[in-house]
Amino acid sequence: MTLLSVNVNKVAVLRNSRGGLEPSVVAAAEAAIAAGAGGITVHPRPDQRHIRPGDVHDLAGLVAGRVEYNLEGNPFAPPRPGYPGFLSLVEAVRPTQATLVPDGDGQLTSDHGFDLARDAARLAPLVAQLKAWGVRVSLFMDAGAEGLALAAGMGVDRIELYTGPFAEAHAAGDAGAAIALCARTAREAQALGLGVNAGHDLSQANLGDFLRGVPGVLEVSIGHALFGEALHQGLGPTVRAYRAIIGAAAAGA
Ligand SMILES: CC(=O)[C@@H](O)[C@H](O)COP(=O)(O)O
Ligand SMILES: NCC(=O)COP(=O)(O)O
Repeated sequence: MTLLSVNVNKVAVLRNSRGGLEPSVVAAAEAAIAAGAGGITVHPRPDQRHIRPGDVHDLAGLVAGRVEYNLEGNPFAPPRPGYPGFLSLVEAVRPTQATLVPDGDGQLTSDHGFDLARDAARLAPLVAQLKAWGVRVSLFMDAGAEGLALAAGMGVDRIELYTGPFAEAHAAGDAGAAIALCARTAREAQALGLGVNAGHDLSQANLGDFLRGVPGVLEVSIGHALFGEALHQGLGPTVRAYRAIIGAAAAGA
């Protein structure tokens, strides 16, 4: 069954907007876990627009031994005041998984995966270090990306399919080609021994079609749409709704 990892970035956006401690990302993660989330995801960006290093440590304490913990970030982003660097955070909390994402500060959000022809050589030692720390390694990749064999060869465990283009096509009512490209990339990755995760702009409206069209997705990480929907449905019912969609897709419904 595909694991649902709830990304709590957007709770931190709301919290930071007033400069206090509420709403709590830890309380949100606890509620998501209570509703059946199998993991918690955060993306501690260097500009600390939402998740901060302190949140990373606080959430590590909450999830330890309970559910999976997925840290996302750019391993090449240099440390700066208040931000020790992605690898330092991973070393400190030893999450279940580190998802490497080639984001820059100037991006509104994650909008592309790695170019392995350019990036593989400098990723390889970082992947080895993460594996030495006992952390599962996932690379954020575009559907149709080339060079997946390079990822497998350097010991990467999984890819995370960037599902933004799929979500956009689905909203336009024309997702067939995007799903087919995701499925082709997933099958290529799986044939190389790579697991397949997926994320970005997944929602209750598009998740079922994605999971029915793309085989063997091990994990979906969902945040933006989930918390938007939770404003109306409540967090617990929303998480349960995602779990039902995942269950129905697994049952072939
Ligand atoms: C990698 C990805 O697609 C998302 O996990 C990312 O965390 C979204 O970042 P924002 O929440 O900052 O938009
Ligand atoms: N890796 C995707 C993720 O964690 C959440 O992405 P989104 O649902 O906030 O777009």
